[in-house]
Amino acid sequence: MLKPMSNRWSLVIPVKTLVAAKTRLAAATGPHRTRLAVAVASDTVAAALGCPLVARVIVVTADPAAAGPLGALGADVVPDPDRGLNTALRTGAAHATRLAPGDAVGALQADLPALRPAELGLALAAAAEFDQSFVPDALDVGTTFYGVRPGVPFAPRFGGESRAKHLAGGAKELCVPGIDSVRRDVDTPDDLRAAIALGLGAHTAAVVRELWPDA
Ligand SMILES: Nc1nc2c(ncn2[C@@H]2O[C@H](COP(=O)(O)OP(=O)(O)OP(=O)(O)O)[C@@H](O)[C@H]2O)c(=O)[nH]1
Ligand SMILES: C=C(OP(=O)(O)O)C(=O)O
Repeated sequence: MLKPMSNRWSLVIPVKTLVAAKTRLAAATGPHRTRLAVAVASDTVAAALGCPLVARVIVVTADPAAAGPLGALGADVVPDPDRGLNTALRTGAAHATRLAPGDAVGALQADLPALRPAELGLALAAAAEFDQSFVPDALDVGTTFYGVRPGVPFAPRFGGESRAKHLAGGAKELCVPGIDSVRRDVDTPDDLRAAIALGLGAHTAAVVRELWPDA
């Protein structure tokens, strides 16, 4: 197998308009749902930027209340054309390719509040070995990362049971040990408990402490 030409990545992180975000956590979070969504995205972006293989993070969002804090962390923010998740990702990827055509391009879910830069680095190092690859979520149903080598068409198939869709699209499933934090996306209260057990980033930890002092 050919060795990768480059292992520098542009990562695209999509952030839904906050009023529509994290609805499966609505009952648990009440009026604090959007604050938690921003905190979770902030920890994801901060950890991604802390990974030495990540040259840049491109956040795609239509929401100024997400764009402000995520831009302040160092993400490049691109407006969301509002035609769904995969269109948002393709828009971010096109921006990435214009900025750095020689870098690999990945899509990373915004809801990884326990993400560790070193674990993301393990996933990206594995991804660099394949034209097209992905990391399944902790339940082996969805996807938390999808990426392509430089010059390979970027064809994300997120949404619903996306693990099967990415396999059907020919992407290599990355079975890398020690990357639990990359696979632990948070949609439900059970997911949040699992992320707490892994260790939350500082933004999410602060909101969780305030909402559930005994958690
Ligand atoms: N920019 C952008 N991001 C999106 C869009 N739809 C979903 N996302 C993001 O994609 C990831 C997965 O989103 P979902 O699981 O569909 O939505 P969620 O807000 O996390 O949770 P629910 O409301 O409970 O479904 C999260 O990072 C979202 O912010 C979209 O249309 N545009
Ligand atoms: C959109 C997806 O994730 P979620 O579980 O956050 O809905 C997905 O896994 O493709």
